Amino acid sequence: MAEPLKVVVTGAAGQIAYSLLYSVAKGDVFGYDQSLELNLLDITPMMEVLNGVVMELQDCAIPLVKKITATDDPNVAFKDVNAAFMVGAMPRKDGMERKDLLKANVKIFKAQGQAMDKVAKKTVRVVVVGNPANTNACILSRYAPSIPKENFTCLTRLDQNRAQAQIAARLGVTTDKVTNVIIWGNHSSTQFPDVAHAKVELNGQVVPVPEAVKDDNYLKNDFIKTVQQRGAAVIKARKLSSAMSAAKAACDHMHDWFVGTKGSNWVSMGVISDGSYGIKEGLMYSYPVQIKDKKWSIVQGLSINEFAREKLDATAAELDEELEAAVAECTD
Ligand SMILES: NC(=O)C1=CN([C@@H]2O[C@H](COP(=O)(O)OP(=O)(O)OC[C@H]3O[C@@H](n4cnc5c(N)ncnc54)[C@H](O)[C@@H]3O)[C@@H](O)[C@H]2O)C=CC1
Ligand SMILES: O=C([O-])CC(=O)C(=O)O
Repeated sequence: MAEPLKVVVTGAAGQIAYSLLYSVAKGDVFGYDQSLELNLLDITPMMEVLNGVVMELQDCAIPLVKKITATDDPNVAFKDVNAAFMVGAMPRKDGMERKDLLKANVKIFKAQGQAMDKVAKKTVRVVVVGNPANTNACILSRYAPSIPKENFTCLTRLDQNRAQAQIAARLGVTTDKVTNVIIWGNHSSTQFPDVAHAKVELNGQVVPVPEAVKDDNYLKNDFIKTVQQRGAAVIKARKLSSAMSAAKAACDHMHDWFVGTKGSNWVSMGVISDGSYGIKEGLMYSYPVQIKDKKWSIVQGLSINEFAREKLDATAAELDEELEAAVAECTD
């Protein structure tokens, strides 16, 4: 068996981590023959709860798990880690936008970036889940300048999965038949779920999604709104934000980063913009990416019509504003 991989999960006593830790531990992300050392980080008042999570993980009796370290010290949690799930942050409540969390959460990512910079492996691969995820990821990266910017990403896979599930249900197929849906921009209500380049396998034939759906009005309106507002709809119903689906999406994200994308398929990830598709450099923007040898690259050359252009720019403008507010918040 390969050397154990060191994986940190922050917010480990919280609700997303409760699903995430089980999936990671049993091999869904890094492989069923990859042993693991799990570092669990939460804040001091949550240490008793975290201890309960550790007991449960032990009681799962999963042979892949070689060691579990529960701590409230980021310098211990991030020490020599290969992969980081950055979940620890306050969730929003009904009626809030995710950017309303900025004040409460961004400083967590500043402090954790500083710790990561000191003690994590320079090859660590990081996915930020805690909201506002894109901007938190940007701040995390800025405070960990010794780690390449490409190693920091944020989660928009939940939005992709939601979009894929909506289209699959509409067409009466399973979700695996729908590929190449794109989430552009911010993990917020300005995100642009785009199926212009998506494909679906219908009765053994692969066809463009717009051709299969045959309802432009739905794709331009209700579909987009449903995906943009799905997080809020779950909060309204559950009185808690999405957790099981968020954990599954975080696993999908990290799995594809480590294992790679298949053939001409792509997935959506928030990554640092290099100016592709006219988006300002340095924003953490969700793009379609393909992954090989644990390196992502933005899919180039997709046609962007006027409708899409407007949406790509609107979500970029929001990210720009968020980042400015976050930087101001971090300047003591
Ligand atoms: N990007 C995405 O697709 C999604 C993001 N989220 C976000 O994920 C975050 C976590 O959500 P839940 O697990 O439901 O929240 P939760 O409140 O159940 O758990 C969060 C945990 O983070 C811990 N925490 C707070 N500050 C910390 C720090 N400085 N270091 C380490 N741990 C810390 C808390 O003590 C708590 O145990 C929220 O910000 C939520 O909005 C949720 C769903 C989807
Ligand atoms: O909506 C929220 O606040 C939690 C989240 O990010 C999501 O479910 O997409």
